Amino acid sequence: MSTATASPGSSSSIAFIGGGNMARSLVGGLVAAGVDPAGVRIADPNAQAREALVADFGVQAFADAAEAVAGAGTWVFAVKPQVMREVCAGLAGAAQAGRPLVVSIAAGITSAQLDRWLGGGLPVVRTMPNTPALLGAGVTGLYANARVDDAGRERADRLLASAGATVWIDDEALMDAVTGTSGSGPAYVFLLAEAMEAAAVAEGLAPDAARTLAQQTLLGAARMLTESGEPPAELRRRVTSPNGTTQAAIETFEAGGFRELVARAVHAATRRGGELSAAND
Ligand SMILES: NC(=O)C1=CN([C@@H]2O[C@H](COP(=O)(O)OP(=O)(O)OC[C@H]3O[C@@H](n4cnc5c(N)ncnc54)[C@H](O)[C@@H]3O)[C@@H](O)[C@H]2O)C=CC1
Ligand SMILES: O=C(O)[C@@H]1CCC=N1
Repeated sequence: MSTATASPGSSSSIAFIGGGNMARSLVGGLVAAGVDPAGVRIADPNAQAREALVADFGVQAFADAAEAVAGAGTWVFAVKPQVMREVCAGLAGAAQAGRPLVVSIAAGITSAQLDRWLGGGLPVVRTMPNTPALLGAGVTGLYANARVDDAGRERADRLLASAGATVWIDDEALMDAVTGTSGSGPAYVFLLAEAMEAAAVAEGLAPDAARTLAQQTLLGAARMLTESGEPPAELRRRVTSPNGTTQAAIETFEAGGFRELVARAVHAATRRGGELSAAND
């Protein structure tokens, strides 16, 4: 959607069903990327959320999802997995009439479920973005069902690329692992930040100093990871002087089962994705 000048109702306009945290991040990315906000139509029952989206981005907002999707060529489903079935059922007639490209960002919910709930036979792209999308620094995994053609893939890719990097996944069964890795992943880093800050305070540092030290360390390390072209193990090796301070810390992490704990956490999130699919079918 790089510099689209979509007018409301034209097939190049985009409808968001759900205008919460993630939709807000994606809409911010689209508008920053040059998409005409007049062609972005958002449905949300929450009046405050609607007003904020209109004020902040100049998009159109509707209480009624059917009004938001009218004439839109791409429908982005951004409601919670728990209400997805009901929301889709309410739009099935319009979906069958309009044959939009369906894009979902919901955890767990499969492309087959979305297609079935919307009446069947539709091109569906199941995606999993993450909250750094707000800064254009997100990453999104995408899976397309067999009905999505090259133009549909391109449209979905452009939509999510305004939020950061995109990674296409061929096997939909792996989308729950994407959720467990990058969808939920920012929270793992925030937990590490909390733990580092608390540990620094416990060692006697002032809270504001502890926060700055932890935050800048994570920022600097993340930039080295993405900008140096070096694998993480090599970057770690360069910090770790023989018998030095880092070695003492890393040995403590390893003895405590850090890697296994991360693997268990990612697995729990991955498994929860499957449960969300089954529980809301
Ligand atoms: N928060 C995150 O880090 C990520 C969330 N997701 C997925 O994004 C989806 C939305 O999550 P959030 O934005 O975090 O939740 P949220 O609660 O901030 O947003 C959901 C929005 O849907 C609205 N809504 C409820 N019923 C509706 C209806 N019938 N029609 C239209 N809108 C309706 C709510 O008023 C709310 O504003 C979920 O499916 C989640 O799995 C995906 C990737 C990351
Ligand atoms: O916690 C969740 O279910 C959503 C999906 C990925 C991030 N947040």
